[in-house]
Formats: sequence, structure tokens, C-alpha cells
Amino acid sequence: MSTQRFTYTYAHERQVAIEAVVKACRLCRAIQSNLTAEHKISKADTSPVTVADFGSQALIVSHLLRAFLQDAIVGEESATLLRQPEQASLKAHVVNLVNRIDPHLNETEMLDAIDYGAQTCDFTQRYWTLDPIDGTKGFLRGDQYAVALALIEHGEPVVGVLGCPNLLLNPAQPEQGQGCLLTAVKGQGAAIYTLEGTRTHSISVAPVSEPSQARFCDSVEAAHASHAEHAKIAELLGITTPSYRIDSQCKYAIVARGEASIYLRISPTPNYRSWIWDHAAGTIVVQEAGGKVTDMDGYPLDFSLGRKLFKNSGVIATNGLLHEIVLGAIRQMIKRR
Ligand SMILES: Nc1ncnc2c1ncn2[C@@H]1O[C@H](COP(=O)(O)O)[C@@H](OP(=O)(O)O)[C@H]1O
Ligand SMILES: [Mg+2]
Ligand SMILES: [Mg+2]
Ligand SMILES: [Mg+2]
Repeated sequence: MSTQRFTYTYAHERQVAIEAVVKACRLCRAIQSNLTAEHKISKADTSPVTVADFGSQALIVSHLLRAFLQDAIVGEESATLLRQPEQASLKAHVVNLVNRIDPHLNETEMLDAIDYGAQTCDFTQRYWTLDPIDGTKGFLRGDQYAVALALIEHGEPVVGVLGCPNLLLNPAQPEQGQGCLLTAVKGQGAAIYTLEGTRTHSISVAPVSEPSQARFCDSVEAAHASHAEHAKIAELLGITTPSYRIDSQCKYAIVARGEASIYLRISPTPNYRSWIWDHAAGTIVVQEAGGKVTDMDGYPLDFSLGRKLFKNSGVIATNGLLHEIVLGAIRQMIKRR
């Protein structure tokens, strides 16, 4: 009698996650093309948030919960602000915009869905993590942003979906237009989908092994990453091409499909620890495209500790071939600090 080993494929998780991100991208696109000052507010920590961030979290959480009622979801936003009486018109605005995508959600369900994502959970077990808009500053500038959703099991991403509404579907064929979705499942590779959720092609990192030939990318916002230290690392590697500056987890997307081979994210404040949702989906997309993601000391990102990557400083993503040499350049740069 043959013994058959059962391998879990996450097919249902991936499909539901794609559907959720497709809905959120439709909302974000519609809002970005019509942005006015009333769409934007400042959170208590002074970082920006928009009606699209709230709406995206409401759509994605409610969609996920219809399929996976038992699952924990950890999202960036909460509905606290929207529940304040003086924010009634902002709340009405969110409800109106979300209803254009999902007419079945009422106001209470929307607020509850957003707050479902604000709860805590056992981070060592299965949970989803969501950045409803990553790169809100880019979104507000009219530039790049991403809708980032990942399923975590035992501290590592196993499914990732990155919606990138302003990224070319296929850089080799720009006429195919802007907007794509990247997905990855652990052990199954990474692929590009249209923004409507149709698979187009699988992707892999660039086979660059000579560091001076590599293109690197980093944040547009100087407050998020040390441009000066990135420039020193690039110099140590012999890279003369300027950095590809792009907001959000689109950086992971461009490394995953070979448009850059190194993503540097060294914080200007050494004690800064990243939010899990800023890296979960991007990490698995790059890994499944053949690349590698670690912190600046070479340790894997540990998603089992809470809402932040408490044990990881900085994030480095590469095509894999260049990883050790980049970590070596970082060590050299640190010695000279
Ligand atoms: N001082 C800081 N250092 C590093 N990252 C920061 C930061 N302040 C904010 N961020 C994060 O940077 C993310 C955007 O990254 P990028 O610079 O790659 O576009 C933000 O995500 P949100 O836009 O979801 O809030 C936010 O979580
Ligand atoms: Mg934010
Ligand atoms: Mg973010
Ligand atoms: Mg965000």
C-alpha cells in the first residue's frame, strides 16, 4: 500500500487574498485619481492616513472573514478616529466610497471590520497581516503605493499578495499599462496577476552576480531610510547607477521581477523597528522569486513576536546571489560609522 503525503497548497487562501486585494485596489485607484485635502488626516503619531487606508482595511478584513471566520487579522489601521463624533463626515465619506465597491457592507460592519484588524493575537500561530495602503505618502503624492496582505504561520509568511496599482504590469511591454498584483505561496514560486486578478506570468529575480552591475532601490522618504548610508554601501559595492527611489513594498516587487537586485532599508534612527505589515507580503514575494530577505545583520525576519519586527534592525532584500556581499558591505559601513 502506498503512503501519500499530504501537502497543503494554500490555494483557497491565495484566491481569497487576491479577491480581497483586487477590491481594495479598485477603491484606492478611484480615490487617488480624485484626491482632495479632505481625504487626508494625521494620526496621533502625525503620520498620514486617508479615507482609502480605512476603506481598504474594511474591504479586505470583511472579505477575508467571510472565508476564514476563525482567522486573526492584524492590520495597520483602527476605526478609533472614525468613531469620534466630530469625524462624522469623514466616516460618512469612507462608508460612501466603500459601498461603491461592496454595497452589502453597512457602517457598523465597516467599522467593526477595521477594528477587527486592530486586535492582538497569538503571533506564534496562524494570522494574516495587512497594510491597507503601504506608502501612504507616495499615495498622497500621486506616486507608487501598495496594498499588502500576507498569511503568517509560525513566524514566517506562507502566502503573500501585493497589489501595486501604479506599477507597470510588464516592464518589458509598457503598452500593457499600469497596475499589477504579485502573489507568492511558500514553495510554489511567485507570479504576476492583472489588477483584476488574472494570472499573467511567473517571475524571478535578476541573475546579477557582479555587485557593481546591480541596481539598488530604496525609499523616496529620507525619514524612512538612511539615503546617506545607502550611498556609502553602494559605493563600497562599486555601484555607480543612482538608486531607484520608489515608495512602498513596490521595492520588493521590482527586486522580485529583476528590475533591481538590492533593496536597502537602513533606518536613520538605529532603534527603529519595522511594522510586520510593512514587510510580510514583500518578503515572501522576493523569496519565492528566488531572492533573499534578512535584517541588516543577516538574520531572517521574525514575524512571531508582535506587531513589530522587534528582533530585526533594518531590512535587506536581494536576488540572493548578492546577499552575502551586501551584508559584508554593510558591516564595513558600520565599522566606519
Ligand atoms: N522612521 C521610519 N523609519 C522606517 N520606516 C518608517 C518610518 N516612519 C514610517 N515608516 C514606515 O515606512 C512605510 C513606507 O515605506 P516606504 O518609505 O518604503 O514607502 C510606512 O508605511 P505606511 O505608508 O503604510 O504608513 C511606515 O510604516
Ligand atoms: Mg501608515
Ligand atoms: Mg506601511
Ligand atoms: Mg499603511
